[in-house]
Amino acid sequence: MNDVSEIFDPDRWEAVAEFDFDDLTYHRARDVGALRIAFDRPAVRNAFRPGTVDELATALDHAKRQSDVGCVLLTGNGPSEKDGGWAFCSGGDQSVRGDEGYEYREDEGGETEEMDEAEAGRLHILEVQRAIRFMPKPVVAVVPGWAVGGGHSLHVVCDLTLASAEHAKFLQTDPDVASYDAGFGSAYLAKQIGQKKAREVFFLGKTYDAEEAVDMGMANEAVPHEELEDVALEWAETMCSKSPMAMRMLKYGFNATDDGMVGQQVFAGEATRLGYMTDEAKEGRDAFLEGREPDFDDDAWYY
Ligand SMILES: CC(C)(COP(=O)(O)OP(=O)(O)OC[C@H]1O[C@@H](n2cnc3c(N)ncnc32)[C@H](O)[C@@H]1OP(=O)(O)O)[C@@H](O)C(=O)NCCC(=O)NCCSC(=O)c1cc(O)c2ccccc2c1O
Repeated sequence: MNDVSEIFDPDRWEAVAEFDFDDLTYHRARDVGALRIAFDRPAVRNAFRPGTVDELATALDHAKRQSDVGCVLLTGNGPSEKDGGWAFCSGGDQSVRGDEGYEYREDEGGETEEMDEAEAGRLHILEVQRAIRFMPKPVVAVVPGWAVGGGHSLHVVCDLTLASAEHAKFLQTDPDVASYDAGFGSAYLAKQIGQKKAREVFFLGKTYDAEEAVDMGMANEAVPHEELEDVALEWAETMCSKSPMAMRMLKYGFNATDDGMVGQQVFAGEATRLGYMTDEAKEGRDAFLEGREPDFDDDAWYY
C-alpha cells in the first residue's frame, strides 16, 4: 500500500507543498484541475479534533483561491491498520470532547495559559460546512467507508456524494452522543431526502449502505471500492471542463433558495462581479475618477 491510502493512485497526484498537515493529506491532481483533501486519522475512523478542523479550514481556503482549480474532492484515507475498517469521517473525536465543545490537547497547543477561554471548546466544524457551502466550485464527498455524525453532515453539505459500493455506510449518531447539527446536517438533509426520511435518519439511527443512500437521494452514485478515486477524478475532470462562471452561478443559485439573505448576498456578489466587467460599469467608474457625469446613452435597457 502507498503511504496515503490503499485506493489512492500516487501517479495521478502530487502533495501540495505549502502545507505539512498532521491530520489531513492534501494533493493536487497532475492532469486535472482538482484538489484532494483527505482525513488522515484512519485508526479513529477519521474522527476530527480541533486541529483537524483548523487544517481543513486552511486547506479549503487555499482550494478556494486556486483559480485554475475547478473541483475539490473531500475524502478519508484508509483502511485502518488496526482492523481494516474504512471511513470518510466519524465526526467529532469524542475523546477530546469537553463540556463546551471539542478541546485542543497539549500536542495541538491546547491547555496553555495564553489560550483564550472562549477558544477552549470548539464547534468550528460548522465554519468548515460554510466554507464548503460557499466554495465557488463543486466539492465532492468521496465516501470510502463510514460517514457518521458530524462526518455525515459534511457529506450532506458537499455538492455531490460518491460512495464505495462495498464499504460506504451512512449513519447519524448525533442524538446518541447528545449532539445535534440542527443546521445543514439535518434541515438541509431533509431537503435532499424528504422530511420523514431525514427524521428517520436522526431519530432511529439506522445504518444505510451506499445503494440505499443513492436510492434515498443523499448520494449520487455507488461504485466499486477499487474504482472510487478514479471515478471521483473523472467527475472532477468533467466538471473542470465546464464554464467556471456557469458552474459558480449554478452552485450559488442552488444554494440561494435555502440560504436566505446570505444566499442572495453571495449570488448578488457574483452578479456584481459580472456587472463590473461590462463597459457600462467601467463608464461609471471612469466618470467618477475623471470628475464628469457618466454617459450611459449607448447602454441598452436589456429585456
Ligand atoms: C463510526 C463507527 C460507527 C464505526 O464503528 P466500527 O465498529 O466500525 O468501529 P469502532 O467503533 O470499533 O471504531 C474504531 C476505532 O475508532 C474510534 N472512533 C470511532 N469514531 C470515533 C469518534 N467519533 N471519536 C473518537 N474515536 C472514534 C473507536 O473508539 C475505535 O477506537 P479503538 O481504540 O477502540 O480501536 C463508530 O465508531 C461510532 O459510532 N463512532 C462514533 C460516531 C459519533 O458519535 N460521532 C460524533 C457525533 S457528534 C459530531 O460529530 C458533531 C461534531 C461537531 O463539531 C458539531 C458541532 C456543532 C453541532 C453538532 C456537531 C456534531 O454533531
